[in-house]
Amino acid sequence: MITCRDNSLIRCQNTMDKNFQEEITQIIKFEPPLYKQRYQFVKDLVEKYKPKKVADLGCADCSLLWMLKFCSCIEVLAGLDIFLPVTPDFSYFRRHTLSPLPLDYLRPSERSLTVTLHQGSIAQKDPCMLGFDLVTCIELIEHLEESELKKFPEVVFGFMAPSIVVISTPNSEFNCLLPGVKLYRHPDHKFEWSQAQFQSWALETARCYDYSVEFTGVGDPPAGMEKIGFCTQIGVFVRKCPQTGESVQSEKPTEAVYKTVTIFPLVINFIYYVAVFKAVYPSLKDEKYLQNAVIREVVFTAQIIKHRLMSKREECSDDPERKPRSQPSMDSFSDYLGKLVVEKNMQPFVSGNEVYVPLTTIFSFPKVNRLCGTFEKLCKLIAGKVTLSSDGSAVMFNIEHENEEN
Ligand SMILES: C[S@@+](CC[C@H](N)C(=O)[O-])C[C@H]1O[C@@H](n2cnc3c(N)ncnc32)[C@H](O)[C@@H]1O
Ligand SMILES: [Mg+2]
Repeated sequence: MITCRDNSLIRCQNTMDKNFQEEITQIIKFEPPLYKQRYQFVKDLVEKYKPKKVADLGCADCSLLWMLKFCSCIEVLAGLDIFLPVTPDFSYFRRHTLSPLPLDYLRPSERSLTVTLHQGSIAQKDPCMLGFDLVTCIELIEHLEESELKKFPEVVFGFMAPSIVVISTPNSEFNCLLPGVKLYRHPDHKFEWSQAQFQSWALETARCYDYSVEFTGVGDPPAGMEKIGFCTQIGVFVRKCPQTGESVQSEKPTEAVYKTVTIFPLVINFIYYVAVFKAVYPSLKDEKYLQNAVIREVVFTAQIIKHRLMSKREECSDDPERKPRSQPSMDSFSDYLGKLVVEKNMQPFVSGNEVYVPLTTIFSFPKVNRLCGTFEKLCKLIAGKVTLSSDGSAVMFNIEHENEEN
């Protein structure tokens, strides 16, 4: 039994035999599973280069896209596949999770995010695939027909020309360690390359289109068998000369060739076999969501300031028996707010049955400040939505009923 560097487990009939590789009858099990290691590799790449626009070619059931939607740097995610499965199986649900969830509406993100799926072949150029920073081709190329593979470099590196391309494909040298693999790992594979074959293709492609390429992989070989290489070989291509998204787009007008039936995501699978899916996530960059978030934050902040003010008044009241009321969960935060108010000398005040919390006070709190940017914007966003004093300078609460309760 051999444990690989990544904890994969290999059982061998005879580990001491000199024809070691051939004698292996083994179960090789990667932990985490190999596909997860590939996705993690892409995720790490995203964390490193922080691309805003990412396209996944050969996206299949969209698992990688789903994982990438949580990377906060990404604003545009696109998937392309020649065949988007349309059965009510897990692929449907996976793809469905590309839609925004209720929580995304409750707490819109500061970034914008659009997710789009296209059905078509990577052998064809389509303008919807222009302007990406990172293009991922995970276990795609070995599924391409010879004619498609020939066109692939021109479409991906010549036409799409992203800053980074990551390509993964099986390393055929590792197959001798995999149980039951005769010719290829999967019946749909049109070829599987050795390390030398992949590297020679990748170096030639990089040279033609002015990219540099580095080789790595996931799925470590067992100790002592490092020459075999990774189970999945990976090439990371980085474009040598920078090119702006705009210049790419303007230089390359092409007609749309991918299917473009745009329909509501829920209906997509059962009515239309072929469709483009598009989900625009709620974002604070959209004025409508920003306004809701600002109103919520302003009212919340003003409520806490008011609560603190009222507690202070109770503490100072003549009744020595009376203990200040406290709301444990809010206390530390309300103390913090209270200190800020005092420091900034912008005290709320009570007049009759009304409490006034100056907008300048509310604006001085980090979250409100960050959301609005300017005081003018704060005033604009809450105008007509929050009850203000007659001169519009303070949030006003009527405490008549609260006084009655006391
Ligand atoms: C092994 S799957 C890749 C799965 C996915 N990238 C992952 O890592 O989980 C290969 C995918 O490539 C797609 N494919 C095959 N030929 C294609 C082509 N010419 N253009 C676009 N996609 C293609 C297949 O439909 C399939 O979904
Ligand atoms: Mg494959």
